[in-house]
Amino acid sequence: MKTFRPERTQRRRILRAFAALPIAGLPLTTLLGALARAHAEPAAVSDAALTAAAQILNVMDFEPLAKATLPPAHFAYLATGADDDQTVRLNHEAFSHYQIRSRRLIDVSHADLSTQVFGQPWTCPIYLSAVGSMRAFHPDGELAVARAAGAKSALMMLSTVATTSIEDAIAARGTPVWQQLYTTDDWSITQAIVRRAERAGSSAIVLTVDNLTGRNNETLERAKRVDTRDCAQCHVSDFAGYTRRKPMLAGLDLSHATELSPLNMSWDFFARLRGVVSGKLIIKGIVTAEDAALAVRHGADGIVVSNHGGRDEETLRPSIDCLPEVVAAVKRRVPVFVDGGIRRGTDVFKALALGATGVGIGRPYVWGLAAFGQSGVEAVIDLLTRELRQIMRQAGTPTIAAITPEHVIHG
Ligand SMILES: Cc1cc2nc3c(=O)[nH]c(=O)nc-3n(C[C@H](O)[C@H](O)[C@H](O)COP(=O)(O)O)c2cc1C
Ligand SMILES: CC(C)CC(=O)C(=O)O
Repeated sequence: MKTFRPERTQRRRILRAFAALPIAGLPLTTLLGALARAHAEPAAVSDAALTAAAQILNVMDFEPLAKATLPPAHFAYLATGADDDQTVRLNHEAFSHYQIRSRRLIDVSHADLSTQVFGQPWTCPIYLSAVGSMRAFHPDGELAVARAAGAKSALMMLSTVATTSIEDAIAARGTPVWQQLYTTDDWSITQAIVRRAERAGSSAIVLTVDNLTGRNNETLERAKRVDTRDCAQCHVSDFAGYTRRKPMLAGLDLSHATELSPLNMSWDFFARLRGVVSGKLIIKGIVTAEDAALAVRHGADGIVVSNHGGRDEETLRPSIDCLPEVVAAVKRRVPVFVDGGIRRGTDVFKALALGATGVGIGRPYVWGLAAFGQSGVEAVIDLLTRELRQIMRQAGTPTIAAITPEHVIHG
């Protein structure tokens, strides 16, 4: 790939390109630093990557930059999913089957994106969903994400297999994060993670139930054949690999555990977990009305409708299509969240109209992280927030509460 060192005139050209960007606050030094990392050569950047950077108009524009920055296997780990990646694609495409019913002549001069979750104020209903191994995408990993989440007052869900501890993530965000939970097949490990997270101040434990041990990711396997570098962080596919160098598991005796998300996990396990979680217990990965009803019956405080971004099973059922039946089954008893394929403010709007209290993003903020570190994550949040505000105004919904099922139709 062709690279160049920006001279004075080139720097001016880059700065002009940046001045034209709709996102504020991505300084040139950040751009050059992030792109230089891709080539392991200070201040050397590729024409292709620079061109991509200058064209950022929406969150999807970060993806080619992340690709240019990351080793092939790391990018494959981030981008791909189960079998043929169809569920990954459909998660986003499905939003186009929902159309917005805009109302007119409503005063929208003050668009208020704030909302309440578990009685706590959120400045915006968009949150950063759990992503493991983030130092594989940027040296600052979860710390950069936590700082961005703090700067933008966005909720962050920290993965059990994060490369940063919950204590450090909370210190970086300045306020508590939610702790995502992978269970392992050793109860004492589960208990220890819950205790540690709650001691650190986490107000919610989020149990992931859709990622059973043994996923089939062929795109990643193919990428690993070409990119044979050893990976200490992410694209390993066994228990020892996934748990290696993970601060949330440090100091725990893992010798009796062989699975991260055991095949025999059942509602009995959930009930047992309920007994030890003193804060909120949220279940992530529900896609049917039946399981939503069971979750509420077993004491879940919240439900995340999710298929794990299409990473675990090729169901071909986009998570936005699963949301309405879950919302109907839950009958407002607990908040329902959704993630998967959210790439536009209009996607967030549609999810809210279909009954979601909060809307999670995964890959988009990691693209921003890979390309620009903390600034990239902030830019992704800014872009989605800006788009959400825009569609709220267009649709005649000045507040989050004003967004109702009447504002969306499936066609
Ligand atoms: C690289 C990567 C790692 C992930 N790691 C976790 C994890 O550790 N725990 C978890 O519950 N979900 C994990 N997820 C799933 C996300 O939390 C979320 O459900 C999904 O990414 C949403 O779809 P989206 O990427 O299309 O936005 C991961 C997703 C990605 C892309
Ligand atoms: C399998 C885990 C270690 C991480 C995860 O949830 C993911 O990669 O989607």
